[in-house]
Amino acid sequence: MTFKVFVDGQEGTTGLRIHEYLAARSDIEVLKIDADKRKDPAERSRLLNAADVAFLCLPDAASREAAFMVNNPNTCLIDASTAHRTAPGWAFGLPELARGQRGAIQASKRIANPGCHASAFILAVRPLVDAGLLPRDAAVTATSITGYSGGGKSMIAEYQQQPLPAHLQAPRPYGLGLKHKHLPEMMAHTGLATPPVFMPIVSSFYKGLTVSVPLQLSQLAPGTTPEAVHAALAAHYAGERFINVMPLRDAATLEAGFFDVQACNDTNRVDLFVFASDTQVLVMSRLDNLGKGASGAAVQAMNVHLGVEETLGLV
Ligand SMILES: NC(=O)C1=CN([C@@H]2O[C@H](COP(=O)(O)OP(=O)(O)OC[C@H]3O[C@@H](n4cnc5c(N)ncnc54)[C@H](OP(=O)(O)O)[C@@H]3O)[C@@H](O)[C@H]2O)C=CC1
Ligand SMILES: CC(=O)N[C@@H](CCC(=O)OP(=O)(O)O)C(=O)O
Repeated sequence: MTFKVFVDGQEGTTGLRIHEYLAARSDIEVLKIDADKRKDPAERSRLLNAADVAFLCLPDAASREAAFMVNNPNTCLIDASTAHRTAPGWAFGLPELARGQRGAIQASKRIANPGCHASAFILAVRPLVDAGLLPRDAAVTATSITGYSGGGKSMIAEYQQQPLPAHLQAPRPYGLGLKHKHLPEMMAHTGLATPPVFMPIVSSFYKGLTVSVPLQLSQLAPGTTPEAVHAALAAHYAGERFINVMPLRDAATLEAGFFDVQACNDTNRVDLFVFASDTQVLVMSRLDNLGKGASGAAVQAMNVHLGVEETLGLV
């Protein structure tokens, strides 16, 4: 059986990466839009409605517009943008979120792909909330170190200038208004009642992302140990092909002395770490922002929706 797939935004960063994944698939027929009609509403509408699955790799406004164009009840939309991540009627495209999420993705014709920072944060925090270790009203902070491809074509062009201006050579914290666009989905899909204080930091490497969530053991349920935090993550992701819970206080990383933010690149994998002292834990979550952070995750959600092997085309 062959599925027809259209990528709206095929020339963009996530769209191009999705095409690379699809090119290797014999079960997918890619519907291409002519270069000069990429932004032509009538042609986009025709292809969106001809597709079994359409990926929206667009700015938010164009994604909302695309969703309104679809009247074919068989077309499944997988939206990579922020537009629909907490919208009613849209399934959150993170199969590992909780029991039942795969069923929701399979059943829905509207799937919202998580944001890259949000995926890493939610995967680190949700199991601790579900296990009753992290109270829903906890005051949580998080930082995220990310490669510049997360900012799409315009940020890639900025960082690929030759010579690279001095201010782009050092890491740059941003989102300092403390209203990052991923906060609503971070709360909605972890169950946290209070927005985390979240600071992303973009730096001069192409891709790779790590979210760090520091917690005092005194913030957690009485008696919680680092072992219990680690065990909650391990239990939540038992059997998950793409989520790798590393050993507590991962010896290889401690021995190296430095954390490698790029070590999940070119995979759809998420590595979760728990570092700890007697009174504190640091939960860290690493992914490729164009893998599990965007395009790989979108392909995984498509596989779940279509009922084909979930890992097809993904490593
Ligand atoms: N980059 C990443 O790591 C991630 C991105 N996302 C999200 O995915 C979406 C796409 O991001 P990304 O690929 O990085 O962005 P890019 O800027 O790299 O690409 C967006 C593409 O959309 C095209 N486009 C813009 N408006 C329209 C329109 N009206 N009709 C058709 N095409 C249009 C652009 O055209 P043109 O080429 O002419 O500019 C461009 O090719 C965004 O919502 C982003 O926030 C989500 C997770 C991670
Ligand atoms: C480096 C950088 O700018 N990253 C983007 C997030 C990329 C992402 O996850 O995409 P969405 O825009 O779809 O949420 C940011 O922080 O806004």
